[in-house]
Amino acid sequence: MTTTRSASTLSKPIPYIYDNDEQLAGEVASRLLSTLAQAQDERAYASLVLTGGRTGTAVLERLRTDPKRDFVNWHRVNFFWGDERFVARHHPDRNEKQAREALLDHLPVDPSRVHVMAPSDGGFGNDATAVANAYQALLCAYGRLDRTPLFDICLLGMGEEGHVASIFPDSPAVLDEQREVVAVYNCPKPPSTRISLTLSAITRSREVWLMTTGETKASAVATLMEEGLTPQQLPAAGALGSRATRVFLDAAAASRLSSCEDLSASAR
Ligand SMILES: O=C1O[C@H](COP(=O)(O)O)[C@@H](O)[C@H](O)[C@H]1O
Repeated sequence: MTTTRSASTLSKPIPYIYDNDEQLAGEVASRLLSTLAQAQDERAYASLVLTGGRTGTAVLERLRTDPKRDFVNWHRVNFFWGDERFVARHHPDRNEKQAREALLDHLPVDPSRVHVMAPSDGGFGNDATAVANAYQALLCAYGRLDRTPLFDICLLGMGEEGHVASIFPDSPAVLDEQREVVAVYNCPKPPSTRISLTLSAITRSREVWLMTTGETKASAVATLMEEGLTPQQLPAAGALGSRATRVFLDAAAASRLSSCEDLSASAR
């Protein structure tokens, strides 16, 4: 359908460093509300890609209780997922379940604008490739003839080895420039089958927000920000937005950045 945008037309990652994960969650939630409200001012509807994982879910929880939450018309937000663990609908690992419990169940969203990747006990049964194909078709229809950017904001977490969504280093998915959505098999992190946006789809975002916390992520963060690896080596390196790429870190995740102290000013 499309190919990954050249890195030269995309925005370089800007780090934002917070004292701890709680501060990060509060600040990112607040910025998210402002950015969604601004998108609705400009285009009536906003589109947001949700992520699973600890940090992403903490941000969604903070968003729910932020006093600015009513600045956003939730009925006019299109929700998508960056990836999904291919498990049954009510399985606790499911990213959809976590996002619903943290946020969506508490907001006046339009259910027809909540675009989930089907579970393993859904309409496509245990066929992850069919689920990926259906989500690809959904994005294609939503994108109306290759509209770019497709998403206002794409939220992402990051794994210790630099995976984003369910795109793992040196996997077939990281090389896929033709599809927007893929089934990912034999993942190194359980569950082993997942559905994921590709880097081609992620780069169709105005803004990519990568959020990660904790000492275990510090090495991948330093590699991302300072070593210039390819997306094949470190998928997070290919997760760039057209207008901005923001990397939200707590002090522990930022602790191996060589210029950590100077950079913390960018969070103020
Ligand atoms: O499995 C996944 O992990 C990543 C990172 O999660 P975290 O708990 O380490 O923050 C997440 O971004 C992804 O959506 C999820 O499927």
